[in-house]
Amino acid sequence: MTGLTIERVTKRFGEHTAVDELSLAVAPGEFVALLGPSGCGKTTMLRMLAGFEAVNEGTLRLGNRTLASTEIHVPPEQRNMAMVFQSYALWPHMSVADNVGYPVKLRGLRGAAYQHKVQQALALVELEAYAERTPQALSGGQRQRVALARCLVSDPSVVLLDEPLANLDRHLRATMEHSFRDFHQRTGATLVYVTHDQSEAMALADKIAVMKAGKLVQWGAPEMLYREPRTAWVAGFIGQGSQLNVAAGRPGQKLESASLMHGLNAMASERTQTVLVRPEHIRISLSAAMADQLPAQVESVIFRGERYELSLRLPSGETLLAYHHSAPELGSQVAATLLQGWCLEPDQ
Ligand SMILES: Nc1ncnc2c1ncn2[C@@H]1O[C@H](COP(=O)(O)OP(=O)(O)OP(=O)(O)O)[C@@H](O)[C@H]1O
Repeated sequence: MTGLTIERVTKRFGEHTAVDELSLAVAPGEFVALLGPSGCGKTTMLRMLAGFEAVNEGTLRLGNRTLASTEIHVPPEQRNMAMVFQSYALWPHMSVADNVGYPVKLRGLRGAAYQHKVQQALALVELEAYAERTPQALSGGQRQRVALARCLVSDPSVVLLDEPLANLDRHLRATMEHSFRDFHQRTGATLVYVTHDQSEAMALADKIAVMKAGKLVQWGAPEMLYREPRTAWVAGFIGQGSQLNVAAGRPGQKLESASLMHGLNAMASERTQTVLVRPEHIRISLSAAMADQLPAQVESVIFRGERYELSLRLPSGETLLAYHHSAPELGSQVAATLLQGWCLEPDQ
C-alpha cells in the first residue's frame, strides 16, 4: 500500500482557477472524501490524480514516485490507479465477468490465472452468482459493484471514485455505503472519494477534505469536522446547528454552558463572536425560563420519527434549532438550556 501526497497543486482553466494550491497527505490504506459544493474543484482534483488533467503548479506523488509536476506527467495507465465513475461505464453487450476481466485481458492475462482474478474481484463485491448476467439484468447498486470489481481486478494502489452513488435512490445509497466500507476493509486500498453529500462523506471516510472555491478549507476526521468546524461556512455545510452571536470566547474554543449563556445575554454590540450550537446540546423544557435558561418561541415543529425538530425564535431575533421528544404548541414559549457551543472563525 502506498500513500498519496498532493502538494500545493493548482489547476487553471483559462482565467478560472479550479483548484488553488491544494495540499493533502493521504496515508496508505486511508479512505478519504473530497467534499464540497458543486463547482468547488473536486472532480478536477480527482482527474489530476488519475492523470486525465495536467497540473499547472505543484506536485503529486504516490509513495516516492512523482506522478505529476510542472515537468512530469505520468500517463493514466502507468499510475497504478483505477477510477470508478458516476455512470459506471459498463459494456452492455458483455457479461458481468467479461466486464470485470476486461482490464486484465487487455494486459494479456488468459486461462486459469484470468479466471482466478475475475472470481477474486467478484467475490470482493459479493457478485459471484451474477458472473454470467449482462449489466442490464442488474440493479443500480449491483452495477456499481461490478464497476468496483472491474477497478479492483488490476490491483490498483489507489481507487478514485467520482460520486459513485449519485445515480442511486436513497435506500440503495444507504446499502451501498455499507458495501463501500466493507469493500475498503477487505481490500485495504487507498480510496479517494468525491462527493457533495456531507452525510455520505461522514458515513464513509476516515478523513474528509472540505473544499470551497478550489481551496482546502478544512481537513480532518468526520468527528473532528463535526465537533470543531473551523469556519462558519464549514459549520453550515456539515451537520445541523445554529450560529449565534455571543460576547465570549475566541475562534477554536469550546464554551461551556455558563459562559455561553452569559455571553448570549450581553448587549448586542458586544456579541461579536459567532458560536455554533448543535441541536443535541440544547435541552428544552416546556415551563417558563429560569435565570440560566433562554426564553424562546416555537416557530415550527417537524416530526422526524425518533424525535421532533423545533425551530425556536430567541429574544435577540436569532433562530435556534433544537430536538425534543414531544411536540410543543406552535407559538408557545419554552425554555432552552444551551449545554455547550463551539467558537467559529468568520468566513473570508
Ligand atoms: N475542462 C474544463 N474547462 C473549463 N472549465 C472547467 C473544466 N473542467 C472544470 N471546469 C470548471 O472548474 C470548476 C471546478 O469544476 P469541477 O468539476 O472540478 O467541480 P466539482 O466540485 O467536481 O463540481 P460537481 O460536484 O458539480 O461535479 C468549475 O467552475 C468548472 O466549470
